[in-house]
Amino acid sequence: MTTSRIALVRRPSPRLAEGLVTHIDRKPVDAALALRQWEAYVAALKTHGWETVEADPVDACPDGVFVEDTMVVHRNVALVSRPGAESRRPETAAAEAAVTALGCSVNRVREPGTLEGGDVLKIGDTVYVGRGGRTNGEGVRQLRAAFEPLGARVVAVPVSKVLHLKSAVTALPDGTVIGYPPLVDDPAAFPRFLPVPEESGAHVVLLGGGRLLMAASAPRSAALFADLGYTPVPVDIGEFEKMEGCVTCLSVRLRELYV
Ligand SMILES: NC(=O)NCCC[C@H](N)C(=O)O
Repeated sequence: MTTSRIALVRRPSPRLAEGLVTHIDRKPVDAALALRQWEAYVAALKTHGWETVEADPVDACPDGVFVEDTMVVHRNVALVSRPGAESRRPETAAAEAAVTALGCSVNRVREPGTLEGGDVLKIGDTVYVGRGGRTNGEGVRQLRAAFEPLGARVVAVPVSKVLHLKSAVTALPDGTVIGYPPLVDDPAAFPRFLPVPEESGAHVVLLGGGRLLMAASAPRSAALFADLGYTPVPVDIGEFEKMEGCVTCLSVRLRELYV
């Protein structure tokens, strides 16, 4: 297996403030501050050894910066999503072009399936998929059809309290699933579950070497992870949090590309 550290990102639309909000109240968003926060997020990835590749901007789509939702990547195969939110469907084409240029094999979710990448949490070869507001049963079936032949085990779990599965839970490098209990439908769905004290403390991007990219808004969760021997790398993504985004959804990590 080849390892790669490439992160697909997409710069925010000037129309970010018009993006979707579902489970939280709409707040004013400062587009200029959002751009600076995005640049700092990209810089943090680079500082920690990741090559970043930009998908072409889709400025007409306010939510385009949340590029994780456009696909799920397992090994070197990208399953391009069909977002449950119709306004987000035009986001996928440029993201697909970017990963095709990187050498990914591409598969696509087809109608009537819907699936968004934020609903998919991979832990080793186990692929958890949230069945919720944006991903339907047919999307789950197509995810299974795409990845089970590659050795993945797809486990569907309910998501009703937040936008996406990864708004509720992500995982530490040892596979422990972390979540803020009031927002997790069923902690027992996961073999090891660690409660964290803040909503945004449930979102980590594994940078490698025990370093965890996470939101600056979760200092108590960061302290908990540091106490467990990890190294939190905080970034301020406040403008994206107002749009129901989190640290995971601002990039697609390509870890097993044949480069
Ligand atoms: N994976 C993610 O957490 N994506 C965040 C998407 C937020 C965007 N405002 C949306 O509602 O689609």
